[in-house]
Amino acid sequence: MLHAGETPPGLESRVGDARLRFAADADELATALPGSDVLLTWDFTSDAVKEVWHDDLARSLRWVHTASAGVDRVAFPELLATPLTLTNSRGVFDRPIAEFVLGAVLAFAKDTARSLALQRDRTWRHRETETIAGRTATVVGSGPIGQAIAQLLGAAGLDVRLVGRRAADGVHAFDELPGLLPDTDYLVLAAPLTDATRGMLHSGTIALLPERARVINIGRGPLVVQDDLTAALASGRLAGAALDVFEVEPLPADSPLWTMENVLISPHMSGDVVGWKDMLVELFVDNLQRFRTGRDLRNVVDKERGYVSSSGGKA
Ligand SMILES: O=CC(=O)O
Repeated sequence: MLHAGETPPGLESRVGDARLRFAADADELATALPGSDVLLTWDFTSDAVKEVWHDDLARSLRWVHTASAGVDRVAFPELLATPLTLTNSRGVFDRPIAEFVLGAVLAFAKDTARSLALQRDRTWRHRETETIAGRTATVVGSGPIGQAIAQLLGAAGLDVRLVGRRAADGVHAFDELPGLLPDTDYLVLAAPLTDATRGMLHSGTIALLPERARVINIGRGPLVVQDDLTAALASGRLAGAALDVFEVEPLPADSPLWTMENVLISPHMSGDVVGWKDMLVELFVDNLQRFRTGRDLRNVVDKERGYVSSSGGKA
């Protein structure tokens, strides 16, 4: 078994007599990976697995677990084509991300960023703020994270439409999205990065949103054509954006997004509440027990889903 990236807390004492190899970077991974049957990738911003991949690994490796909900960092064709089992960490981040999104909605509605800016200037300036009750949120992504967001925003009084791949009970099909955009106040992107979702928000779809709309992206940066969104925010074509993920991470210092007053930027942290790493270890250790006793694993990912690799996005 092998783990790549930062050391997960308490993992070593939890794996019984399984032999752990640690790899902090691509070079160490290239040495450690051959002969391993399990790979735990702990760093959702690293392209190390893709960098060191070669076909022999397809024969030895039987299971890859990502310490993330998104599997895009390992969703490259050579790995997806192998018979190995891919599992992710869905479930850990749902509620934290939903709270993060609600916080962003409230920050926009209550003009919080402006209050902080005025406070820094010791300026007392009364304004009227918006209510969130009755506003419309369109949440793209009907997995556990999207569902948690929809549930929390709904509980807060927003009128929520959930959009998934296919129509289902309470879920709109992805191809219905253009019809939902014109009366959207908050567009929340919580979809995985797939063939269908990459670049889904571009100048054409932005043009369908009303000028009052705000975009909240807690999914993956490449869901959005960032230049198109930046231009729309700069011109006032859109009212605002809360962005936790970007085409390139960390967001380069020269990005115009940093200084826009209507943009909230956070460094890919929407799900990372205190204790999240312990929860990830818990999930992995449980799955490891299952793996070693031949039982079904939790959180198996459908490798045929059309996931695309987000590699190359790291600065
Ligand atoms: O981005 C983090 C994750 O996919 O869990």
